[in-house]
Amino acid sequence: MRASLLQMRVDESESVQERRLRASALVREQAGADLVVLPELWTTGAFAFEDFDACAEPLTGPTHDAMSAAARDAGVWLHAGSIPERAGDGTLFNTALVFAPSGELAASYRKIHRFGFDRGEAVLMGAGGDLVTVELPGTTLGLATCYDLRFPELFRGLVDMGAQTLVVPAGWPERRRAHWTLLARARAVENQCFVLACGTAGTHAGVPQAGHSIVVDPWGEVLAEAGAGEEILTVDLDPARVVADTREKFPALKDRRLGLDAPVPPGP
Ligand SMILES: O=C(O)CCC(=O)C(=O)O
Repeated sequence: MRASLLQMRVDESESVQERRLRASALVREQAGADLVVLPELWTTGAFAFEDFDACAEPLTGPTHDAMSAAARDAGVWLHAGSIPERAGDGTLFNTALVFAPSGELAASYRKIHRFGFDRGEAVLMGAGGDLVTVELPGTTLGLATCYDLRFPELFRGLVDMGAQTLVVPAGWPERRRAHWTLLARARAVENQCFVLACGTAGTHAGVPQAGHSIVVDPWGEVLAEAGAGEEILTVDLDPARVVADTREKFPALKDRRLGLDAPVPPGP
């Protein structure tokens, strides 16, 4: 399986519409890949909180239409990163979209863990409540977005649903880049999965982005890692290795002790 991660630059030098056209062209250039991945909230920028409302769109809005056409033209599975989605009742969600090579929307995932504590996304957007997996030929994707990477129980839930390849679009800031690479490797090792984590380049809303999109194999080895700038990271993966090389030879997942989850503690 050939995967291409499109680590796009997201900054104020182009409009949302210009970036949408550029993303569409980049996806079309990936014809021949099996899976293409875009970052989190690449239309607005993950830290451009004040733009979320103005740039929000319905699930089947302009970004959906552009990405559907690009996936179909390229003949690829497309994880189109995420958009600020406006739901029917007006609530905003940080929603990831996955398209089949036919251009059909195969899945959507509303980010469960909102970032910002008492600011930004955490107060402007609603929280998703559903774990989402997507069946591809040869592998099952498990979907998570950016800050979700810090919550291992979400990924364990995805593994229980059959996930073998974890896809994490992000707008991760440079100042916590060390956490990004460490957590991507941890999620790969503990879940015996591939991790495809696609971030953004550039600076938006005054927040320099980490870039450093990364592909990790189920043994924790880094197969490819981008630099800080705009970059396309292309890597060939053998999804069969999840089971044959890792889960059967080192069956740690079978030693889980279920029922040991601690109760959720009260807030401070
Ligand atoms: O967890 C972090 O350090 C960054 C998370 C983030 O930027 C996001 O979820 O948008």
